[in-house]
Amino acid sequence: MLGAFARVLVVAAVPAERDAVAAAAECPGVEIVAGGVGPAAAAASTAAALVTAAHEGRPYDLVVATGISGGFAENGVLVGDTVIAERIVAADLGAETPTGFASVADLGFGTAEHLPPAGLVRSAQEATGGKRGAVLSVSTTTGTRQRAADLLARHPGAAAEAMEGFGVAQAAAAHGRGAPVLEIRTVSNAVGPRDRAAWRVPEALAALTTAFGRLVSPRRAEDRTEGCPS
Ligand SMILES: O=C(O)c1cccc(C(=O)CC[C@H]2O[C@@H](n3cnc4c(=O)[nH]cnc43)[C@H](O)[C@@H]2O)c1
Repeated sequence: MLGAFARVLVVAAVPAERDAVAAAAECPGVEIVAGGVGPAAAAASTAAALVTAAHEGRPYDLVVATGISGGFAENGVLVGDTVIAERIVAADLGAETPTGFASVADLGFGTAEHLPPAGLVRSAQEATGGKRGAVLSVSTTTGTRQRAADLLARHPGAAAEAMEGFGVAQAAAAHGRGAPVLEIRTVSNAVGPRDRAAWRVPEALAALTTAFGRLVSPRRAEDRTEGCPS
């Protein structure tokens, strides 16, 4: 699936995620960066990578936001699952009003979501065996049952919560070369009451390696020998 693109930019948040992806997908044409935690860092690092590549005459033709995430167990998304974003949503960018949250789009200040191409989402799901749904980008990780419920009330199809996807997608859209964007997450924890002891980061990082192994090679990632597909 990734092999269909000549130049792919993969944006993770932290070096551990970058390394987990690189363990399976450090291939010619695939650049994997650790862009920083949160939407602003992700947007800035994505924009810098896109402009640099274009300036060098080597533009990217696919951008992938990735890393670990929370999963909405209410929608059947569990620790260790892989999630492919059907919608990349800025879930807390907006205003609190007397009648509830108003998104940046509700306020008339721009878009609050990006839609990855449906065909790419389908291909990524088929390659990884992942689940599809909205991936919510937040600036503050959910820590209570009430906040999780509020997010699900606004986004019933939410599969996962992370912090960088919307920033990556917004930078790609602003760059204006039309490179499609995907967001692919592996679940380390349940979205809800804060319980750091319940996070399963090593398992989520291992799932990230497996998922990208399957994206790089149509064969099962476990069967793949070292190296990239020819
Ligand atoms: O609450 C804490 O004490 C705490 C300690 C370490 C890390 C965090 C994070 O919020 C990490 C955010 C980082 O990981 C991604 N991520 C993973 N799970 C979630 C989630 O449930 N909600 C939002 N982001 C999550 C995220 O993309 C960041 O890169 C908290």
